[in-house]
Amino acid sequence: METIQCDVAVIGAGTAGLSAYRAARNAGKHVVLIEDGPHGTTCARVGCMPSKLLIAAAEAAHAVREAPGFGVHPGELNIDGKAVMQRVRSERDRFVGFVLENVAAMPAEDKVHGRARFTAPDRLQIGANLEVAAKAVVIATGSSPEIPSGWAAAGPRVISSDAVFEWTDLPRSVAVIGAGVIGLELGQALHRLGVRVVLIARGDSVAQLKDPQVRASAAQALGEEMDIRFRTEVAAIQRAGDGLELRTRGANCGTEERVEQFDYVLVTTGRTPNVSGLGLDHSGLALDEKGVPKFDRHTMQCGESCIFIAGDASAEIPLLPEAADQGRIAGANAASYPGVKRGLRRTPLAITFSEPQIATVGQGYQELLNGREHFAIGAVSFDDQGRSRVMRQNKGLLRVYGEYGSGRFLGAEMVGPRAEHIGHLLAWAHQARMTIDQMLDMPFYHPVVEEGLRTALRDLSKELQKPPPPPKPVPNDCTPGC
Ligand SMILES: Cc1cc2nc3c(=O)[nH]c(=O)nc-3n(C[C@H](O)[C@H](O)[C@H](O)COP(=O)(O)OP(=O)(O)OC[C@H]3O[C@@H](n4cnc5c(N)ncnc54)[C@H](O)[C@@H]3O)c2cc1C
Ligand SMILES: NC(=O)c1ccc[n+]([C@@H]2O[C@H](COP(=O)([O-])OP(=O)(O)OC[C@H]3O[C@@H](n4cnc5c(N)ncnc54)[C@H](O)[C@@H]3O)[C@@H](O)[C@H]2O)c1
Repeated sequence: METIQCDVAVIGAGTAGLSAYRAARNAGKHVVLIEDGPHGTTCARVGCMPSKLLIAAAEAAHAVREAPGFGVHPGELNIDGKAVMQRVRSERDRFVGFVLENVAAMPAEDKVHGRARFTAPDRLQIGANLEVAAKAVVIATGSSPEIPSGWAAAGPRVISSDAVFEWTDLPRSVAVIGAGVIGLELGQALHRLGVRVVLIARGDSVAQLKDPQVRASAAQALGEEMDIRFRTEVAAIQRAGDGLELRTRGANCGTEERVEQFDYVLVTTGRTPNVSGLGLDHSGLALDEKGVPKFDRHTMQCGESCIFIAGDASAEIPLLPEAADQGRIAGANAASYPGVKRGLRRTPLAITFSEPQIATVGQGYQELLNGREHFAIGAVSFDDQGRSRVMRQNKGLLRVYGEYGSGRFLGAEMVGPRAEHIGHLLAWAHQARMTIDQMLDMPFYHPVVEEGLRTALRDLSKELQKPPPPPKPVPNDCTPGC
């Protein structure tokens, strides 16, 4: 058995792991980066980048279809599925190539290939003949798509998003199960690229939205374009010739089943943190109900131990910018362990690249309700917003939340045009702890979609002048059965 001694061991060379590696190395420590799979990161290989490449092709097709609405007639739309997928894969490979170049430039003695598992809080086993003894460890093992075993039994055409980016051509039909962020982004993109798509949503939820009014607006706008079936359950998936037979049941249809054939069923029902095979029972850590070590979100330290966690493995906010921030904090604190410092956690910002786009900023509607805070709401519909109408993108709703008394901006949920940019403006205002009046003092050009934001802020400012509603009744714990 060979033993490598180091200051910090990082498990996983994704965005979070690479960020942790750099932070610990910048602190002058000997860091070992352990990776089990191919290098390149989830983001570049099967995540952010290839999905946005597919969406970019879909937007091009959509623009051609929409052109006649402006009096522009580009002729018959011809989508070359092979060329679409070729560009997705070759540009994806380019992004992966940059990561590979960075990894190749690291000193060879810093890199270990293999699957790590804890044998003690400060000791990792990699394969049969190697162990790493470290003063501190960062868990940055990412997450994986999950396909329920009953569905997977129908064969290899029941796929996760990973498989989409290996296609060499576009299929004729895909059923997408789950209207979360991945289902919506990939489902709409495939639909726009001429694939027959049905999106099955178990409930009413749309991407990360929690505000019922914004959610309803998103459901309407997206449902006008594509076949989204809300409150629909999957009853069964079976092989049927070269494809699949999908049986679904709508909530209001009793036991009646709808039976349809598809080339693929794409399962986008969520991702699971990669922590189950880590031997956490030897780590001495307290785990939450998902089996993820409990940690402090400001230091990324697990309890008082020498173990830190970062990225999707933490199951906190599975987004790339969060993985990078968490990795940086975890790496720096692992390097200085037992001394740890609170790192910068930014205002929450999440964007879904559907059209209309979806953005959530700061405290969401449900979080504010749960917190029993006194908050006022301002809103704007984009249906008649000037610039949005000019672009024929006049759909959606923005709701902004503000605090009575302080007038502080608390958060927002939005579906509408340019939400990725409005989301950033709002996130910056939130992190700067601005009030609604301070935000209204900022410049707004004309004619821009941001004028819609100003309307929502003015509406919120007026609401904040009114007396706050009476406090919500506190549930009476003395009620029998409580
Ligand atoms: C389709 C899709 C689209 C997305 N789009 C966006 C987007 O537009 N914007 C955004 O912000 N986020 C997006 N995300 C989310 C984003 O990709 C992730 O949040 C981010 O990549 C997570 O990084 P990570 O470092 O935690 O994990 P990863 O990059 O997955 O790295 C984890 C690494 O750990 C390795 N590993 C696991 N277990 C072990 C072990 N025991 N031993 C050794 N190595 C191990 C794995 O092989 C892997 O390389 C998307 C995700 C998907 C799937
Ligand atoms: N643009 C982005 O930033 C981006 C893009 C893609 C992914 N991501 C990240 O990846 C994470 C994972 O994405 P995801 O879409 O897999 O998960 P998700 O949690 O966003 O959505 C899963 C959806 O599947 C539904 N669902 C669960 N079980 C179901 C069932 N049996 N039948 C029908 N529906 C079911 C859930 O209700 C939910 O709406 C996201 O939370 C996000 O953080 C981000």
